[in-house]
Amino acid sequence: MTIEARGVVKSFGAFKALDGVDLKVANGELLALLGPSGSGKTTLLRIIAGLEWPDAGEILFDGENALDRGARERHVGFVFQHYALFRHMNVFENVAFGLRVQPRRIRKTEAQIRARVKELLDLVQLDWLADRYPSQLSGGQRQRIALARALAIEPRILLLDEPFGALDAKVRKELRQWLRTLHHSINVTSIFVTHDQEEALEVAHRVVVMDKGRIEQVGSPSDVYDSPATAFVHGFIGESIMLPVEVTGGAVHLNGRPLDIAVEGGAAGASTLFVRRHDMLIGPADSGTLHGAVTHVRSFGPVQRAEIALTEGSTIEIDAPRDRELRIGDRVGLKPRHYRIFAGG
Ligand SMILES: Nc1ncnc2c1ncn2[C@@H]1O[C@H](COP(=O)(O)OP(=O)(O)OP(=O)(O)O)[C@@H](O)[C@H]1O
Repeated sequence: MTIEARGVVKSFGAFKALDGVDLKVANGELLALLGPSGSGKTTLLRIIAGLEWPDAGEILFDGENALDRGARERHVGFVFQHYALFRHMNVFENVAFGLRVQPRRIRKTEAQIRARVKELLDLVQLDWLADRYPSQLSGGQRQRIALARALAIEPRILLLDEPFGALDAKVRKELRQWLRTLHHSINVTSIFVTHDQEEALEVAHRVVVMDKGRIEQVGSPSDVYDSPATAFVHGFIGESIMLPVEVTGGAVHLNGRPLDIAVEGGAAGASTLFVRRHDMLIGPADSGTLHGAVTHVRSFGPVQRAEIALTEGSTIEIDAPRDRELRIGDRVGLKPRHYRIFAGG
């Protein structure tokens, strides 16, 4: 099923939570809504689910108006961060619940329900937990059961709101991979909300980056990481160095000094130079176009992260390979390998 949002606006009192959102989700796609807290992700998800109504705009499922249908009629499956399973029911009954409360005319027989629950528990690879109660499960297992429960009614759309938000980093990582594989096998159009960029970039086919109730960019993980469309996206995704620059007379200036880099992106006047930490190349003091001294170094894994006080005034952090160990006090020259310049300070 395809999903389309057209000009969706939603205010809570004087506060605009969604400020004209247009979005198309393809059939079978796995889409991430990514953005800082309060950017409107959950509100958009709840409007698609039928738990909230917009002040203006349309929501279309397969090209048909969905707003005149309530949550139940939209055949949507949900998983929330704290989607409490029924504590007094075992895993099997939790998953069976949605099937048992279906209207009589479409309700399955007991044998069909049992077969379906077994199939779902197999799908989430937890069939061996069928007799346990929620309190006897780990957080990750609970979320997988919550997903099995959401899938029981064969939803046409799956909506996940920070499904792994409450879990520790290691379990989150495992579940990311698991969700991707699971989605591949069920192929239901799915949207998940996250504020964790790694989660969005690793799991989703496309990422929607939101800020202040607006969509800043929609694209593949490599689009939003390698070609951020706005200063916000560059600053939010990946780790970036941001330097306040002035673009005048066809040159980029930092604190009044021209830099040996080309003007990019049509910026003029007060602008910001964005460079990924690993794209700032480091060399001897007489090389490069920015200069400074190392003030702090931390080494881990394949990189060393160095803090450098620039003679041009700012302090930046860069990630350098460990082939040449940096030491506090080293004087260095720097040059960005890739960079973007966006208008505005
Ligand atoms: N029922 C409500 N009444 C008043 N304000 C609300 C309501 N629901 C959401 N908001 C406000 O709308 C804004 C967007 O909220 P939303 O939950 O959509 O953001 P979010 O991007 O999902 O954030 P988070 O990552 O923190 O969940 C927030 O500032 C929030 O306080």
